[in-house]
Amino acid sequence: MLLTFQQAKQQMLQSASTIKSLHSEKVTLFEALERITAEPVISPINVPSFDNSAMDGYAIRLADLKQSKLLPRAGAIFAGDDISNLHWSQGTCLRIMTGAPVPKDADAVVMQEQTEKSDLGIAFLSQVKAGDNIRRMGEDVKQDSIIINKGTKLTVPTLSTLATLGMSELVVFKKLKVAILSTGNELTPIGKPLSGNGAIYDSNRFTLKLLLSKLNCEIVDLGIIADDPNQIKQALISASSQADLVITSGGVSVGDADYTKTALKELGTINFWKMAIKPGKPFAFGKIGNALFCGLPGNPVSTLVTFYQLVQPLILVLSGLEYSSMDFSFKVKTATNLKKTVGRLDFQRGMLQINAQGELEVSPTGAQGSHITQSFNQANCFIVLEQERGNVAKGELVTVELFNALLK
Ligand SMILES: Nc1nc2c(c(=O)[nH]1)N[C@H]1C(S)=C(S)[C@@H](COP(=O)(O)OP(=O)(O)OC[C@H]3O[C@@H](n4cnc5c(N)ncnc54)[C@H](O)[C@@H]3O)O[C@H]1N2
Ligand code: MOO
Repeated sequence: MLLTFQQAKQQMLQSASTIKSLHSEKVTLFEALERITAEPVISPINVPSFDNSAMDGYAIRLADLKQSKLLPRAGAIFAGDDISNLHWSQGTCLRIMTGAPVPKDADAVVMQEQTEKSDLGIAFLSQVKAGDNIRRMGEDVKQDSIIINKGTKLTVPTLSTLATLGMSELVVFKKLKVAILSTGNELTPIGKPLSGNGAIYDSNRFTLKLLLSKLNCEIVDLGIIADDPNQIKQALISASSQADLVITSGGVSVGDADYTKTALKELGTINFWKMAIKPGKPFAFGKIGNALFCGLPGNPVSTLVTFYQLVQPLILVLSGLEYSSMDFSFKVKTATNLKKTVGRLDFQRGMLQINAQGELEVSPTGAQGSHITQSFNQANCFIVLEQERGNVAKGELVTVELFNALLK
C-alpha cells in the first residue's frame, strides 16, 4: 500500500520538529520582511503614547456644555504640541486638530462639522458623550504586552505595527541553508545552446531557486549532475555537509538511470520514496548525515506540485515557523467533467472564477500531464480530488485550494 499524502506530510513535519536546531540573528526591521521571529516581540511603549484627538474639532468639558451650548474659544492645539504647561479656563473650548494631544481635563472632542462658529464663540449642535473622538493611550498597543509570538512570519502589517513602536531591529531565525542539484544527462543549463538531440533545459533547478528565494532560504547550488552513481553520491555527500536540507530533481523513479534513490539508501536513510498522489508519485524523503533530503520527481509539474504541497511546509517548520496549516480550501462546483483514476490524490491545476450567473465555479486549466508546465500558468488554485474518487461529472462539488503567495 502506498503512503497517503497526509501520512507522507505528517512524517516529514515530524522529522522536521525532531531535528530542529535553530539559530537566531538580529536584522533591521526592513530586512525582517517574511522572516520568522525567534522570540516574542514585547512592546516597549504604549501606542498611542498619549490621549489624542481623532478629529479636527473642539475639546470640551461636559460640565461646561451643561451650562451653555455656546463656548468661547480659548486657543488651539496642533499635532506635535507640548501641552504640559497649557492653562485652559473653565467655560471655554479649545480648537484641536487630528492627532493633537488632548488635555487631561477634556471630556470629549466634538468634530468641527457638528459646531457653528460665530463672533461669540463656538455653538455645539449635537449630543456629546464622554470620550467622544478621543483616542486613548495604549488603545492600539499596550506597553509590555506581547504583540507577536515566537515563530511568526513577519508581514507588511506586522512590521508596520512594530514601526509604530519605533523598533528598528528584530531577532529572527537564521535562514535555512538548502542545497539543490539536478540529475540527468539530458540537462543543459539555461542560457546555453541545447547540447544535442534529446537534450532539454534544466528548468527545475531554476524553478527551485525561485521557490527557495521566495521562502527566504540560503541556496547552495550544486548544478547539474550526470546520471552516474558515483557522481551523484559525491554530490549528495557535499550537499549534505553544507546544508540543512538537500533537494534534488529527477532520478527517483524506476528507470535504469534513476540513481538518486540508491545513493540515498547507501549514504543515509529513506523514510519513503513513493506516495499516492498525482502528479508526484515518486518522491523520496529521507536523511543524509544531519541534513534532511527531498528527492523530487523530474517532471516539471511534479516538481512544482510536490515542492508546494510537501517541501514548502517542511521548509517553513525547519525555518522556525509555528506551523498550523496554510491550506485555504473550500468546495465549489466544477464547470466541466474531470478525468480522475481511483487510487491517488490528484492535485489538478484549476481556475476559480465567477460564471455568468454570478456563481463561483472551477475549471481545469487544459491538459494535466506532468510535463505540461502551461497548466500552471492560467491557474489560481489546485482542484484536490480525493484518493478514492473516480471521474467527476460537471456540476459536482470539488475541493479547491487557492494558491498561496509562493505561486503568485
Ligand atoms: N515504469 C515507471 N516509470 C515511471 C514511473 C513509474 O511509476 N513507473 N513514474 C513516472 C512518474 S509519475 C514520474 S513523475 C517520473 C519521475 O521520474 P524521475 O524523478 O526519475 O525523473 P527523470 O526520469 O529523471 O525525469 C522525468 C522527466 O522529467 C524531465 N526532467 C528531469 N529533470 C529535469 C529538470 N531538471 N528540468 C526539466 N525537466 C527535467 C526528464 O527529462 C523526463 O522527461 O517517472 C515516470 N516514470
Ligand atoms: O507523478 Mo508523475 O509526477 O504522475 O508524472
